[in-house]
Amino acid sequence: MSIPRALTIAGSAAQGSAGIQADLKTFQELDVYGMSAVTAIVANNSTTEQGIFTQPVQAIEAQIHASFEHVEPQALKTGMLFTEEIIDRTSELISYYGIKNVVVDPVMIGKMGSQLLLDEAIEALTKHLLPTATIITPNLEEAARLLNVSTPDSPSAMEKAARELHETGAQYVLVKGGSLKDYPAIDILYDGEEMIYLQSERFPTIHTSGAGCTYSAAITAELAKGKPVEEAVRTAKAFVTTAIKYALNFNRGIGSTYHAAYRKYHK
Ligand SMILES: Nc1ncnc2c1ncn2[C@@H]1O[C@H](COP(=O)(O)OP(=O)(O)O)[C@@H](O)[C@H]1O
Ligand SMILES: Cc1ncc(COP(=O)(O)OP(=O)(O)O)c(N)n1
Repeated sequence: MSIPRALTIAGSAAQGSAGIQADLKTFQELDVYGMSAVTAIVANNSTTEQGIFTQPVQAIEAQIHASFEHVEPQALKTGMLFTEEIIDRTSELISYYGIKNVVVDPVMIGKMGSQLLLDEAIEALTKHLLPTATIITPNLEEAARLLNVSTPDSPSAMEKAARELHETGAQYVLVKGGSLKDYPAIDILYDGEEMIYLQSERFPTIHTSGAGCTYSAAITAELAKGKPVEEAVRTAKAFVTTAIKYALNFNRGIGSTYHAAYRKYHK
């Protein structure tokens, strides 16, 4: 028996809501075989700060080789990459293996407050990784930092950011409007020609940790199945919306999106 296979190159979020934990849970929920290359171990959450431990570049490379040479993913995503060196080596290996479906989530600062990308690494992300991407999935703050402009504060500002980010060489840009509090949960997908709006009700919850990772992992899973980009994003939007609707509250700080919710409750 054979099933679609996907790789995440990302950080480990010990508290379980984000990073490779969110990615692998999402792959599993969407019936995709998940693999991981761990770039860093993050032991912070919204109530404690115990540290960020990056992995040596050789260890990250070895994991990527192991994934490609043994099982070979049909799609991959990147999440927390933290340093310029990790970004550059990851970009080189994406080109070396010639993989077609590449989802870049330009993770910078987690909702729990951890800095997950060094400021001096933003340029490498823009110049070396984004041009390899089938789709990039910045939130509003990340879009602003990538473009060195102020944070988009309306759908028309999101459209402008999407247009400018498309110039980096990514085939599709998905600007996520989760932090646009006065609007429904609007995201904009741009392919260089058309602006496609994806919208859902905004749920009154703070427990959305890992929403971005879950969303980009669901897109990756659908691309691994061979789905076209717009269809993959629409399924992923439904997946993350349901995961937020049924978010988990652990009664301490910010809780998690619920990765099993789509399977259990989505009609
Ligand atoms: N309160 C909410 N209710 C419904 N959807 C939301 C809510 N907050 C965020 N989203 C959606 O979750 C997804 C992730 O968005 P966002 O939170 O902006 O990303 P990130 O986790 O990277 O900061 C997007 O589809 C966004 O529209
Ligand atoms: C290890 C690790 N990677 C990424 C994130 C950020 O996750 P994301 O889903 O983009 O955003 P939050 O909703 O969690 O802020 C993380 N926290 N940890």
